[in-house]
Amino acid sequence: MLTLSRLGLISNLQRLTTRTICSVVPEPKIEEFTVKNEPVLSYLPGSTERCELENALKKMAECPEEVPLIIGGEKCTSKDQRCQVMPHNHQKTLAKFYYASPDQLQKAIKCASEAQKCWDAVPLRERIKIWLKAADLMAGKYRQELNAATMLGQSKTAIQAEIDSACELIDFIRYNAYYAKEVSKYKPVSPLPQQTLNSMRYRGLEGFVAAVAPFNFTAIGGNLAYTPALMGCGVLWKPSDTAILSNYIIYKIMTEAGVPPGVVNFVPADGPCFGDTITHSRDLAGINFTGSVPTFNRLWTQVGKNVDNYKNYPRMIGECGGKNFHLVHCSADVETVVNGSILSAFEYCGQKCSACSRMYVPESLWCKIKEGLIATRDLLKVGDVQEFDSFMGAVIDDRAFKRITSYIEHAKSSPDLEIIGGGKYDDKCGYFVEPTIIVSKNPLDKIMTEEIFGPVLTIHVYPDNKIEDILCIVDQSTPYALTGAVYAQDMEFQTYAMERLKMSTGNYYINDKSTGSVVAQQPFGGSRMSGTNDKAGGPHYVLKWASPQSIKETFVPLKQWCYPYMAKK
Ligand SMILES: NC(=O)c1ccc[n+]([C@@H]2O[C@H](COP(=O)([O-])OP(=O)(O)OC[C@H]3O[C@@H](n4cnc5c(N)ncnc54)[C@H](O)[C@@H]3O)[C@@H](O)[C@H]2O)c1
Ligand SMILES: N[C@@H](CCC=O)C(=O)O
Repeated sequence: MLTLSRLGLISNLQRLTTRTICSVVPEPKIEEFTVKNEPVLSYLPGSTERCELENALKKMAECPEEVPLIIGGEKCTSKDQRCQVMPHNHQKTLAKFYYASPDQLQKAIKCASEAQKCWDAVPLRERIKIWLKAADLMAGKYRQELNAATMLGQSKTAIQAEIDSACELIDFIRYNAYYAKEVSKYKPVSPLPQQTLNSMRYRGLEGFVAAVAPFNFTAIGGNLAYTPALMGCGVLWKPSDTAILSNYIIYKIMTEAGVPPGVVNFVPADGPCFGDTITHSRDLAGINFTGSVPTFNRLWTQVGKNVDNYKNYPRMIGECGGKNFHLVHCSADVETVVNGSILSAFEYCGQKCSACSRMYVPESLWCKIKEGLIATRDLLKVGDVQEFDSFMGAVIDDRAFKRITSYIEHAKSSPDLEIIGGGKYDDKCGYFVEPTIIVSKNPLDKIMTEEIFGPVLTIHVYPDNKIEDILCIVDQSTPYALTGAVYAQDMEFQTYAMERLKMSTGNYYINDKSTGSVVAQQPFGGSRMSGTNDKAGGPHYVLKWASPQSIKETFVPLKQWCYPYMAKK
């Protein structure tokens, strides 16, 4: 066409029309679809889902599964074999797996970076189809396998597994596909489209993305690895040692749905060895991390030190720890406070990054709240998660057990602290810690300012007229800003507190517990030292894993170089 027009063989109008149609930039043409949050199943006795889950648990507990490394789509092993045990019965091995060696990690980097180029050429609509198919597999055929692996490997109760390894995972996969589709609708302004057409295309990041996952949410592992992949990136996925099997099942499902070999490489590894290897690679395009502050700080520092050697500036997402609060005002509804605080502090043994671990209660309500908390706490059964009446299982491993119990011992020996419920622990069979409630005279005691990540709730009781001081302590006494809840029926106070605590959390709750965010309903992430606040489960997250390219395509020949005011008459 260009040749024809240069030769002046078609009229001006024809040329413009034809050239618009002949734009080299293809329209994305993605089918419209909407998605909804996956319903949470109830697991009532006798229900189909309960039977299926019990069968899956029985089968999985029988013999350990061997989990290979997967590099470039090929299964392999290494000399360094490890075991994933059941935290509530640590003599029982759930899975055997291998640590990738530095050479294997280098190979994975090469595979991911190579695969990225071809994968990025696959139209987004095709990638979306794979994601939607995978979500259906997770919601149906593999739901109970995912849940059983999460229950046995990460010691979650049935309902905690269901909201994580079924619903949240499925929601991440479906909603990210939906958000990717929505993003691709954006068209830059083209005031005269027949002369100049502006467009935008989203490329995956050149090189590879390292997805480093925590133990506590199966869904987070899947989201960390597969959102960059959805957007056209090549990935090295390092799951947590204590969430290997559930994460491997996600890998298998995504592969069955159609993710080609090499796009995501499943590489369990020693943490520091993995961190050192990826941060030294010239091809590092991004780190998608969720875990503790010290680990993210180490990765960030290493990236900073190596910054001159990268091909691109690596994208850094890190969702980290918290010291989440429940602030109770004298106008609060006591029953809501008690139930919300018990659930937030003790569900999944307080091992949600959003779990409430510091609470501030006014003197005028303390008597009733104390009574409610102690009575409810006494009802919580701690035990094997295969017993459906257990409210809590065990904490994840011996390291967590030592850390959590050291805070309980600190409470026992400190004159400022009083344990009013729980306080016992036992690791003979599993890493069991009782849900523990402590009262602290000192709102700045380390138990009220450091992340414990276990079933320990500490309460400071304040004089009702000192609410202003307490707001200041809530905001300033920790380096974190992840989640927090304010309980008050006085709406004037709620409005005031919301402004006063504007920077204290990434997720803020009013008369509701600080845990339990739902994908697309409460996009999740914290600020300050709680992370980069990129809001997993929200519409902007997918864009972190794309490198947009602006394209300006001009259809009319440029006939002169001089400015209009220079033109000779
Ligand atoms: N903000 C959030 O969204 C969110 C969500 C879940 C968990 N968390 C936080 O995660 C923490 C608990 O998870 P965890 O115990 O798995 O955290 P962690 O920091 O111990 O481990 C996270 C991952 O990093 C790996 N790792 C360890 N050292 C490394 C290194 N030097 N280089 C690279 N990788 C390394 C681990 O093997 C694991 O895969 C808590 O602090 C919790 O608050 C935050
Ligand atoms: N999104 C989860 C927490 C994830 C971190 O562990 C919640 O809101 O409770």
